[in-house]
Amino acid sequence: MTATPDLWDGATWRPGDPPGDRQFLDVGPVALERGGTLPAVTVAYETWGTLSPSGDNAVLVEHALTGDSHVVGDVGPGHPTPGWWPGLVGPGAPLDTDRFFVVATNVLGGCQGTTGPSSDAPDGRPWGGRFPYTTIRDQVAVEAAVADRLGIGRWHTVLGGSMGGMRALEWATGRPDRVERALVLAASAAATADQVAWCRPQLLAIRSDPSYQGGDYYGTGRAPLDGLGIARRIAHTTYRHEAELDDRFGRRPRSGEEPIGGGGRFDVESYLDHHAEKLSRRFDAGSYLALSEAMNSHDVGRDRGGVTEALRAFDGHLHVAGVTTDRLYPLRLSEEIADRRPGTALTVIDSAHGHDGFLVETAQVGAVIRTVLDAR
Ligand SMILES: CC(=O)SCCNC(=O)CCNC(=O)[C@H](O)C(C)(C)COP(=O)(O)OP(=O)(O)OC[C@H]1O[C@@H](n2cnc3c(N)ncnc32)[C@H](O)[C@@H]1OP(=O)(O)O
Ligand SMILES: N[C@@H](CCO)C(=O)O
Repeated sequence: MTATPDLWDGATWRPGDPPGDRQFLDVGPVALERGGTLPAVTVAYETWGTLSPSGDNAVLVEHALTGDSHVVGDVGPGHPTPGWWPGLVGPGAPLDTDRFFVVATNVLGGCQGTTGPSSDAPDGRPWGGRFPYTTIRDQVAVEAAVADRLGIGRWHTVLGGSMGGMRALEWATGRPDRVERALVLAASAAATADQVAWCRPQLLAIRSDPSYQGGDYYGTGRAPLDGLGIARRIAHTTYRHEAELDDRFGRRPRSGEEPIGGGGRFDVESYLDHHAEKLSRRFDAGSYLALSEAMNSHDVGRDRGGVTEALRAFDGHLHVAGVTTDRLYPLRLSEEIADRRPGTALTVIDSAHGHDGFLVETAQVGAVIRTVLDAR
């Protein structure tokens, strides 16, 4: 992979780039959970539908690690990817814009318009390696500041999958008075040792790439794309079920290549290479690190007397959903949330696609979204 001088620009949204469907809000300084303050935070967000006069129809959709505010929509100027939940937002869709005002923010630490490592610090240089450690709670604090500015006192529903599910649960437990319903897909109440373990080689792959330069690679003409690619290969394997990979690829060689002693690749290796290269073109390694560490911080029970006590704080409607073949956020972790909090609804998403089932199985996800939105 060859880095070009402006490659990091291509993988991030920067002021001056086409806004696409984004809007922006400055939410001012943000005090961080683990200390320090971000002096100025800008949030990129998209909305669909109309906020009711009483403000009671607002739904917050939370994206996962490499997602952004573009929940639905096309690739186009300012948008490197099409919407990640195609068909789920719109008139008559599960997130019915004839009824609901749907909001999606790009997360704190991200690279699609919200302040993150690639954004300029007050001194005019990118934050880079100076970007502070941020947690899932910091991400939610920033979203709460956005809600304040949009005039949304209480969300009708907050929902999301994976890292988005962490934020949905953090909203419900940390700000229970501001959430009526929460849907937590393919997520846990706290990052498990297994999840932190899978993250470890990913963090090291990026940080040990010579192009990483302590995080201050922006504008140097070199970016840790090899490290990011390795991280994505590791992660993507965990996002898929082992039987699925075997069914799809088996031991087949990549067309025209000989993996057994010929220096070529198996087809599954080519598949991972493809996903690695694709991510490097659309995502910033610094954001990948910041958000991965934020996911490791996830624990709704921290300083709240543990998970069960934290869950008790929420008296709205809580719905969890897990994917049958998810080996990274296995179904048992959704079941554990339901077990610890009586009255929690549980939906099992039947999929061969592992953790990515929450992105791929849009019909099943759409059905559970409809159920949650109508829950009384
Ligand atoms: C909420 C959020 O986090 S948003 C972010 C979600 N989006 C992403 O993460 C983008 C990365 N992609 C993914 O995670 C998944 O592909 C999903 C969930 C989006 C979609 O899953 P699926 O539809 O099952 O796609 P799948 O994983 O099979 O990948 C298909 C791609 O692999 C390519 N591919 C398949 N087999 C091979 C192979 N042997 N060699 C090379 N490439 C291959 C296909 O050509 C296709 O390429 P394209 O995406 O550039 O068109
Ligand atoms: N494919 C998803 C998986 C993480 O949950 C992403 O990249 O965000």
